[in-house]
Amino acid sequence: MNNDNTKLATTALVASGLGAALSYLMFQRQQKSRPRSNSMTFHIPSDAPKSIGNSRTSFIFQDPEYDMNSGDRQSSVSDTTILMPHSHEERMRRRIAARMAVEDENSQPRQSVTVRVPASSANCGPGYDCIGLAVDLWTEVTVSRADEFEITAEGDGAEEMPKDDSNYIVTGVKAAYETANKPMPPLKYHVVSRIPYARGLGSSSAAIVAGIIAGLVLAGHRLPVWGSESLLQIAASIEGHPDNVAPVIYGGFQVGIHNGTRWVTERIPSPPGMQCVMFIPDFIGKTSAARAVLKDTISRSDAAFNIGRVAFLVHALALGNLDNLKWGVQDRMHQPQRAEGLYPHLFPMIKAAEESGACCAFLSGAGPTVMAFTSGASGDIFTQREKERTDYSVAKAMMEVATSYGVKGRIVVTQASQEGARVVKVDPPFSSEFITFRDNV
Ligand SMILES: Nc1ncnc2c1ncn2[C@@H]1O[C@H](COP(=O)(O)OP(=O)(O)OP(=O)(O)O)[C@@H](O)[C@H]1O
Ligand SMILES: N[C@@H](CCO)C(=O)O
Repeated sequence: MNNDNTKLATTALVASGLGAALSYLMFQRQQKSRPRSNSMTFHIPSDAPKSIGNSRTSFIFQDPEYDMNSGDRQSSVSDTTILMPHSHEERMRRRIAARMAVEDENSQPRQSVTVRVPASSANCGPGYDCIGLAVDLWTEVTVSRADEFEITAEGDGAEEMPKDDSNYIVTGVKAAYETANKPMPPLKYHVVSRIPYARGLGSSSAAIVAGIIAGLVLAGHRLPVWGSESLLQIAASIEGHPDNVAPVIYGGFQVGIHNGTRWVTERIPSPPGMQCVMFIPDFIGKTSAARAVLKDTISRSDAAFNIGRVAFLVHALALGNLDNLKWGVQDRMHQPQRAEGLYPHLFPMIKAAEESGACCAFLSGAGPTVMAFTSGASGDIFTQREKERTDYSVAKAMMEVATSYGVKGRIVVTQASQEGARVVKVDPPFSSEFITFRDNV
């Protein structure tokens, strides 16, 4: 090493030594001036908790976000709040403890709850008792603790719906309290109904699901979903099949089966821009009556016909192949029987709808509503030129058939809802000062 190099090395050594000393001094100063409560420090505990300190000699990392005891996000941290820098398990334990505290809080019984549930259209032709979609018409049910039982209703079917405990909303609430293993308190119910009553648009399933959800919230009971779909199990066991209740719970198109142990459902993707044009007769069609006209057995060729159609239906929906929908909704299991016994307008209306531009048409649920799917919608109906869409001409054609058969009714145009049931108001709310849920809109 020559002289110049020696000088250079000495200067570098002195500079780095000075730098280190300066950093150390600044660090000390910072530590003294910083308030302890908000600090993120490494320190060796004198009174470390047994679970951590006694098993490992350790430096401990302090996580300022959570307090282990209260589970609350807060600014002050206790002196014994200590963690190892790499103690992943301990950090997870704390986070879980914090979440448990939130879950505990949200599992407290509530005074009152409002649940919104969508209409639904079951079968879609060949998918008898297994396929259905959520329809963008909503009923709102409020259930509150009260001195005595009462049901009040406004809107569609307000007069007709049972006002005693045979109302399916009460059935749902009872099932929820049984699941929670808690006694059901006296409750009052108010229904704002926008789902046509007993018309094949799932009014009974919506009532069941609304009741179960309301009951669970009031009872403060959470159900698991992953691998069990517990809410679906309760609802489908009351209804007997999942074709309406699955879309009411999850939204969208759903296909549901019983796998021998439990109900299982899957979402079928739905084509964008699809509209639902519905002819809703003025008369009530009870599902019980529409099931009574069906025979217990069908022929092998009819079974084969339906198997092929249902496969086509799911394929057409999933791939957005709208041309194939008209084959996909064909059925020999219930529509011909119901048309013959109860709804003579059905097949002429399906034909008229398809000839005037609908992708397909079928009996909605057990009827009497007839549902047509049309395409071409882009955003809201009021923001698009009429000639770009077919819903108006399809509606007109369906109405003409109804008139010619002397069936009074109305046309409603809406779309599938990708969203299912949801809680819109709770007292006391789930929302806190930190998180706002949609429980207070
Ligand atoms: N809150 C409720 N809302 C609607 N129907 C109820 C309610 N509570 C009890 N019901 C019973 O359910 C019947 C309506 O169910 P039904 O299955 O016949 O029609 P839907 O559910 O509207 O149509 P679908 O099942 O064909 O889609 C009513 O006639 C009534 O007896
Ligand atoms: N899958 C049912 C729907 C009505 O609940 C039926 O067609 O009878």
